[in-house]
Amino acid sequence: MSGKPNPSAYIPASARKMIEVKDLSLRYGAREMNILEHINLDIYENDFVCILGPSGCGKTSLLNVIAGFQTPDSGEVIIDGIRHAKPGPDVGVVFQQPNLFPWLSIENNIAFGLKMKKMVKKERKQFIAHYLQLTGLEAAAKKLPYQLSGGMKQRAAIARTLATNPKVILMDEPFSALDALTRASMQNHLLQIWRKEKKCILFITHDVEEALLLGTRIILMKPNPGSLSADFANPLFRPENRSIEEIKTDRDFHQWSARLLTDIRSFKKLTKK
Ligand SMILES: Nc1ncnc2c1ncn2[C@@H]1O[C@H](COP(=O)(O)OP(=O)(O)OP(=O)(O)O)[C@@H](O)[C@H]1O
Repeated sequence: MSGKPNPSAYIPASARKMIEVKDLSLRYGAREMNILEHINLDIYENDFVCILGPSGCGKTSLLNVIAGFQTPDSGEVIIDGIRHAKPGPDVGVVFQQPNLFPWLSIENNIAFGLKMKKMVKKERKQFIAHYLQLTGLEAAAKKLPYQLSGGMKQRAAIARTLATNPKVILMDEPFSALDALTRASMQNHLLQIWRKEKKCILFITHDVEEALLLGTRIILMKPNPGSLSADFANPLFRPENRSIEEIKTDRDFHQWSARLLTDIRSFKKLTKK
């Protein structure tokens, strides 16, 4: 990275590694260049890591490998000390589209994963009530997904993922299909949820402001080949509860946004035409 201000190194709040990515490389088909090349990454308990990079740099590919959807050409992923090579309950994923079961009510969408885990009915009801409350969806419990707004559907998808208590949650641009106001409200919701539940979250975005508003730590990715370019403590993160509106009034917010945007733009030059 170039110019000022300088970011500081990330110091994890916990020593427990929840996601370890070891020397990961990936190519699709017969492509000459790796899509991901020698990626090494440790993500800790309570981390909220935003991976930021231009379109096509390999963010989704990295998430797919960590989730176990895609097998890397070399390297491995370890989740809480155990090798992770295929999708499973330890890793929850929230996609850009909510992917709810359209024929099930919101509470039954949340119940689905709990039934799969063979949770007894009484406990299931408590979990559903807790996560409906956490995501502000109590009044929508009996509704079908088509009766909800885009933001509510995405909150339901987050509730469904949280309820199954995965060790880590991967989020792939979950708010990018939402309008600006809904997106801001969802960012506040997610910040509050993270502060209450302190889950390990890996959040992918190409929006510099979103990374500065949400993350405890920001990792920049660059394309061709997809690799990590910088990894630092989010300079705007504070332990106390701040809304995204308050973070935006931070005197350094615009300076940092401009700085990161300059970096991302410089990476775009690396993108193949
Ligand atoms: N299944 C696939 N087969 C071949 N190439 C692929 C496949 N999926 C992705 N790619 C290529 O891999 C590169 C990285 O794609 P990826 O979707 O991981 O990037 P990204 O950073 O998430 O982009 P965006 O922000 O636009 O979603 C791109 O050049 C893309 O065209």
